[in-house]
Amino acid sequence: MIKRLLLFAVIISNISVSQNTIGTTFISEGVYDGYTLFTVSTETYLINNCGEVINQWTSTFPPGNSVYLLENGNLLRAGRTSSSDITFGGQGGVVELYNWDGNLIWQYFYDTPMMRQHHDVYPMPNGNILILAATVMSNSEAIQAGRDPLLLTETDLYNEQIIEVTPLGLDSVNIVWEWNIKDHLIQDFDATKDNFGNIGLNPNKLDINFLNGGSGGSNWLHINSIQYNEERDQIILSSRNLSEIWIIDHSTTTAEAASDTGGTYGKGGDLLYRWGNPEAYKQGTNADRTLFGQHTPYFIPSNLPNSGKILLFNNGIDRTPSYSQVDIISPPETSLGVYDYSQNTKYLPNNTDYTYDEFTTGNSDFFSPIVSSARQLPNGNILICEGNQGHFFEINSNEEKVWEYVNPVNSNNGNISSQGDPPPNANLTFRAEKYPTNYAAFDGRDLTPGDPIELNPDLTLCNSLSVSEFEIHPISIYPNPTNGSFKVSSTQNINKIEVYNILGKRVLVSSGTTIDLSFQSSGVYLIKIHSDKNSITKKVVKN
Ligand SMILES: O=[N+]([O-])c1ccc(OS(=O)(=O)O)cc1
Repeated sequence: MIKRLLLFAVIISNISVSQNTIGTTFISEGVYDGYTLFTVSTETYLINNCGEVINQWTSTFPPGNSVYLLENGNLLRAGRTSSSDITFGGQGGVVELYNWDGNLIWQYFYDTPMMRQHHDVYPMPNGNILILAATVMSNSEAIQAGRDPLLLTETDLYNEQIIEVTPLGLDSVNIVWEWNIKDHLIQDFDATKDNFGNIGLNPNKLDINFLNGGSGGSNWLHINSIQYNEERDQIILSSRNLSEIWIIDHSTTTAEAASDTGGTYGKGGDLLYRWGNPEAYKQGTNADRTLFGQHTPYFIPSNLPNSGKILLFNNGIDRTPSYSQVDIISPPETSLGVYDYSQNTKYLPNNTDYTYDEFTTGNSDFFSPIVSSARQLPNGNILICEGNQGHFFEINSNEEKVWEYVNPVNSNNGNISSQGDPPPNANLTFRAEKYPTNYAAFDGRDLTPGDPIELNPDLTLCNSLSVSEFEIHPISIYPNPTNGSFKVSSTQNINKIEVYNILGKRVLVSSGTTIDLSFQSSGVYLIKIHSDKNSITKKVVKN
């Protein structure tokens, strides 16, 4: 028995290649070859898969909240000013551009008592920048727009606004386009006020009295993301408080964006599509919700797997039990950007095309109530940022974790932990982005890795992985899960395959690459694959 346990321990130590507590805590063959970007405290880091710093930018502001590396090597980042106006989680106020060398080249404050950037910005293909902001409506304006006065519990109400700016000089802009949700409201509360109409028959407009169980505070919508899709010329927004995503037209003029006519899709700035909570437009109940405080919905770009579908991080707050998932959905389109909709119904689809969660596997650890992101990677992997815990991980198309990283920087005070220590007690990270090594921003740059972020780093296991497991790359196991047999293929010569059951007992050894498990019971098996030079352990599920 002891022998058996020892053998199992050896196998397990082969697959969990690192004892690290922070930084890169797991890495295996199949991790996407790219650089990960994230911002915490005043710093923005670009790291390789070993957690070594490739580049770093320093701002005077904490995140406010998103950050992007542009193709020209510049960094676009929102920062949080110390303003005491328009305050809620995700507040920002300043948008900055840094060059590759870390110099601040442009800084724009959208931060007055009446308006404040928050959460997201987005770099447009033409060099313009979309900025998400909350602007103040007085309670009397809100009542004139049809808000039930009993549903106003603070001194004002926030309109959500998107402006598109062309950066000018060092600190100014031309505002070239603008959209405001307050121009697209509906209400059935007071026929003497503006926007009176039938909510269920006007899903392109937002019911100003639907609070999704909220209390009527100023921050009733809490938009946390704006992502642009160039092919459709549309923007996807995410309302955390309503648990809805919305799509709007960006082809409009500012005047059309304030109306419900005009633009490529003929609806002005009205909602072209919405999904997540049909109760918001009286086409369902709370039981019909599919989203729970989601983040970062975006159209997967055309050159990637799942292109044209929407990927998002579905946080899973407001349901019992709480657990997060990553969803991919396909809004039905009659033509590109025109969403199929039948009057007096909810928007489709009913089901996701793909969902990753850990709840259905009996492990409900995967949960971030706030922030977070998921991004499709070119090789089929998905990079997930479980943001509340500063935990990033990459899954492959078999939903195996191929990389895990724990942000070692304290998001409250910027303190950096030492390798071996527990993760900082706060290491909240809004999003993680990953850029391919051939991304244009890296052309002609010095990409020599520096030290990892964490103090007292330990790269032993990452280094040993890069000379052992990567040598056998690429390796594939198909089908997995299997009903009986599966095939192992690799660019390297495979000379032996051993199969262990979950108790560490070797149940099979073969010199061939097709393995038959039909006489074995259902469950998880560990497959040790030997090449001339080394070996690698993989997991196979027998149904
Ligand atoms: O604490 N924050 O930094 C924070 C909190 C909430 C938040 O809003 S959310 O919609 O992204 O969860 C953003 C940032």
